[in-house]
This record gives sequence, C-alpha cells and structure tokens, in this order.
Amino acid sequence: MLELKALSKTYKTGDKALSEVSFAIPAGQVVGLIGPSGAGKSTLIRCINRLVEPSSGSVLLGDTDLTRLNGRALRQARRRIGMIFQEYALVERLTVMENVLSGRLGYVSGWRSFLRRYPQDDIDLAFKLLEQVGLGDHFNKRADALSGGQRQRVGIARALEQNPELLLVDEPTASLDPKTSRQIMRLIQSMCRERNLPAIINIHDVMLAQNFTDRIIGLRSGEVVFDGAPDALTDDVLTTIYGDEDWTQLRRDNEDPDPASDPNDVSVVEGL
Ligand SMILES: Nc1ncnc2c1ncn2[C@@H]1O[C@H](COP(=O)(O)OP(=O)(O)OP(=O)(O)O)[C@@H](O)[C@H]1O
Repeated sequence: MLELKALSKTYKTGDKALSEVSFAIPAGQVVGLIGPSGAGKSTLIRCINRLVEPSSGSVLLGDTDLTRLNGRALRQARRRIGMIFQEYALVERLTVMENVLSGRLGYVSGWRSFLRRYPQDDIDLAFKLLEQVGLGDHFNKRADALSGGQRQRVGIARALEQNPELLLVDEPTASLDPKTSRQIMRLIQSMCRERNLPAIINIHDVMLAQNFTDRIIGLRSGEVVFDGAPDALTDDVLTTIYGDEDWTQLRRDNEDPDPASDPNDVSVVEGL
C-alpha cells in the first residue's frame, strides 16, 4: 500500500510542480496517471522514489515514510520499488538474462555483483519471468538485438525480478507502435494482478490508460483534478484535465481492434 499525504514540490526555479497531492493506492491496484504536458506527472513519480526531493508532505510505503530516509535506509527502501522506463534503460551489450538479473543488484553483495554471479534462486526467477513475458527463448540474446516491444518486456521482467512492493512506470509505451503499446499495457496489468502489486503508470495516451488500468488520477497544474474509475472519465472530465479537444473523435481513432484475435497477444502466453 502506498499513501501520499499533501505532497508538494516547488523547484528552485520557482516552478510549482505539485500542490498538496494526496491519495492512497491499495495492493493490486493499477493506477493510470494522466494530464497535459507540465502537469507534474514525472515530478510525482520521481518524488515517490526520491529522485526528486519533495518540498513538503509524506510518502508512505507500508509503514515507512520515504521522505524521512537518507543514505543506506533510502537505498534499501528503493529496492522495494520497481521502475519501468520509456526508453527501457537496458544495458545494450549485455544479454536479456543479465539485464533481468540486474534487477537483483541492490540485493547481492558487492563482489557477487562485480563478478555478475547471482544465487540460483535469482536465476530461476529470471527464467520464470522471461517465460511469463514471452521471451523464454531469448534469454541469451543481447539486448541490442531486440525490438522495442521485446526490450520493454525485458524492462518489465527486470522490475519484477526485484520482487517489488510497488511498481512505478514512466511512459512505458511512448516509444512503441499502437499495437505493441496495447500488448505492453496488457502485460503490465496482468503481471500486477497476478502479484497483487500496486502500480502507478505515467501515461500520455488516455485511451490506453482507460483500457488497461483500474483507476485514473488526472493532474492539472500540479493538482489532482480527477480521481476515479476509468469509466467515469467522460468527455467533460477530460476537458477539465486537458482543455478543449474532440474526445469522441479521438476515441474513434484509437479503438482497440478486437484484442482477442491478436495473434501476438502476450496475455495468451502460458503463465499469465
Ligand atoms: N528540474 C526541473 N527544474 C525546474 N522546473 C522543473 C524541473 N522539472 C520539471 N519542472 C517543471 O515542473 C512542472 C511539472 O513538470 P513535469 O515534468 O513533472 O510534468 P509532466 O506532467 O511529467 O510533463 P510531460 O508530460 O511533458 O513529461 C513544469 O512546469 C516543469 O517545467
């Protein structure tokens, strides 16, 4: 469970990026964080894992207030949070397996990580995760030999290899085509459901957010202006968040072509 209490951030430049943001996310809930450019979405994600220092307020992960931690305690707390990035952040010259195992780096001792030697349990988990994300046959390939969608699946497996209590996902589909984007969102959603893992997904694409999350939080100018079920995201609400736009037309342009008939649908991969 994650709880934000009156979280605010004003940058040194005077930009007020977040203003008293409060919400709680229970176990297993996948939240889509939407809002126009500059609304504060990245700042919010980064304040949670303290890549950006909040100005005030608190971030509770279970019983731990992350805003009060420093040094070693902060590093340990960060292990409890898995991250998935827009540009995948893989080590290109390493294999898929090594990239997934790097999710354990915060856990293994210094010399083991230097030699890149991991406990057998970590290796077994990595194989299992690679099967689940549909890359079981690719474990020995170099990351730079993969497509964008495959890279993001490695990113998902790496985050889950950490056994996180919370998943923070920053624009996971921004570099992917529409069909691959749906597959990746479906995969994140099903992996979270299976593990009862809460997640916040910063996502530009409103239709993807609506189709593949349990709850939507809409930010505008650093404030929460919508917090509710994806179905409650009416055109009026979207206008409140983003301003005027032809939402009916946008929805029509983005309709999902029957996902069940998609032969590359990762949700049919065994184990999901
Ligand atoms: N390092 C920084 N220094 C100063 N101001 C910043 C910094 N990072 C972000 N901001 C400002 O904070 C506000 C929120 O930015 P943020 O990047 O969090 O928004 P966003 O919703 O993630 O936008 P986008 O969708 O374009 O990525 C903006 O006004 C931005 O200019």
